[in-house]
Amino acid sequence: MSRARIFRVAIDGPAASGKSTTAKLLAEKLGFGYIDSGSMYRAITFKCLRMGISPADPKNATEIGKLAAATTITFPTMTSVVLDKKEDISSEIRSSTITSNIGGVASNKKVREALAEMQRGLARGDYPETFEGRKGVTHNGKSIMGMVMDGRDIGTVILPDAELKVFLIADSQIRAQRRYDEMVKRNKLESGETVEKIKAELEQRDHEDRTREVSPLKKASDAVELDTSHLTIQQQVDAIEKLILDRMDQF
Ligand SMILES: Nc1ncnc2c1ncn2[C@@H]1O[C@H](COP(=O)(O)OP(=O)(O)O)[C@@H](O)[C@H]1O
Ligand SMILES: Nc1ccn([C@H]2C[C@H](O)[C@@H](COP(=O)(O)OP(=O)(O)O)O2)c(=O)n1
Repeated sequence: MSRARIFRVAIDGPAASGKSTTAKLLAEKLGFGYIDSGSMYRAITFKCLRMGISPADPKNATEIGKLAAATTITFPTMTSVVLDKKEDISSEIRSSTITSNIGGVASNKKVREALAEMQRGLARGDYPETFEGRKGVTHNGKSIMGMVMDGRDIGTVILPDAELKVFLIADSQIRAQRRYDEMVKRNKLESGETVEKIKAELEQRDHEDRTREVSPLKKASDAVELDTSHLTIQQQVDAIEKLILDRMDQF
């Protein structure tokens, strides 16, 4: 039996540009599946650190590649991440220790190959639990299921034929202020943390993401760029929803 086609939305962009907030709200509104691909790199980084394997040490690259291929990452809900079918690590993977160690994992070719396979499978509908309770939209009398996936290389490498690609950007001072406000709100602000420090960290990570050899962060030539610096969250969700509905006419 042939499976229904899935309308795929790729959202890429630098850190804290608004990708996951926007992607999640869109998926909720349209009844689509949602995958935060960054959480998968975070999960592998978490597992390495737990096992005492430093991602920063190039000598560990082969071992980390093998570890990624042998790891199972599942998403029981839109925001929860489970490691090897037994441990919910949704909160742990957001720590600054994970963020500062992720570079060595994200630049590992074997890790990217293993995660790419999982991500393409998720977007193809190989894991039906990802769509559990999702109803999709009815467009021109047709029922359409979709998947929103956010990350750095979704439109360029993972889903180069996605039905819609969006590249979100925002001024780094504004991104840092938003991250700072988020940490205050969640009571996660560590001592000594300032907007300036967060800005420097974001810019450093963007630089690493843009200049790594494998799957660097870049805008796909056919992606729609959206600067969220002076938009509200609602405005960016509405703008992308409109693009999705327009493209659905040809789906
Ligand atoms: N247009 C906006 N206005 C104000 N805050 C925003 C806007 N877009 C996103 N945010 C906030 O900025 C922070 C970073 O957004 P997030 O979606 O986590 O970014 P990313 O997934 O790109 O790293 C979050 O706290 C989010 O609520
Ligand atoms: N598709 C992806 C997603 C994330 N990554 C890497 C690079 C990013 O700096 C880290 C963390 O990504 P994540 O989206 O969780 O981080 P931010 O919320 O943007 O701070 O993972 C990647 O290399 N490719």
